[in-house]
Amino acid sequence: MHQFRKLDLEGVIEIVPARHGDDRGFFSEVYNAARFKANGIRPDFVQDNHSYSQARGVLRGLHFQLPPFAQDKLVRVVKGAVFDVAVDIRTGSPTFGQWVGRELSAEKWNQLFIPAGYAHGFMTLEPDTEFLYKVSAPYSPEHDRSIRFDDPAIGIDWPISAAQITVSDKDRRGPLLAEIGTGFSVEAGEAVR
Ligand SMILES: Cc1cn([C@H]2C[C@H](O)[C@@H](COP(=O)(O)OP(=O)(O)O[C@H]3O[C@@H](C)C(=O)[C@@H](O)[C@H]3O)O2)c(=O)[nH]c1=O
Repeated sequence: MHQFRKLDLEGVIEIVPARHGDDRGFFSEVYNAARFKANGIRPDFVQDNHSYSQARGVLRGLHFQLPPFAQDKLVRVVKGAVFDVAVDIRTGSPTFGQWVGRELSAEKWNQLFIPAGYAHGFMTLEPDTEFLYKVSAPYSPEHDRSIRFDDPAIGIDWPISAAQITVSDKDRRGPLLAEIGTGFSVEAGEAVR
């Protein structure tokens, strides 16, 4: 049985797909549109991404795309492990600026669904980590935005200290959440894109 667990921030869901093991190995339906839809995950995914990080302590994020290229993301790890984070960036949300984090690993076989309106980032906990994800809108460099991973107003408790991490120049230079317009808001309980 697939397991779907709502995390503390609205719309962020942890999924553990069933794995059918036998003497050859295992089989797993890592995405099944009908089953995921029945559990509140209903985007039309249009792109699959795969990133490889060589070292432990590689930090990618925090990233999001502005509307109309906002992306829902379904993320997982097929080799190694990461600490994966979603940050609510919906203006007017009661949890604006709050974060939720989960360890994702090939061993745990868990995934996170992160809806549009959240910034996303992860830190590798093991070398040679392979990270796969589906997104609901195509890449658009003009709409791609970073927020600083160490923004003190967000206060993410990353498991590896800043002295031991690898971050791209783009991400190191990213603005603070308070310095940007995120393009997302919540009015009368409705998410507006
Ligand atoms: C994200 C992306 C990047 N690229 C290119 C641009 C650049 O030359 C190279 C590396 O891009 P980046 O440095 O942005 O890659 P990366 O830092 O891995 O970006 C990713 O980070 C995680 C946390 C996310 O949530 C993703 O949505 C995405 O933003 O790949 C694409 O061609 N398509 C894409 O969809």
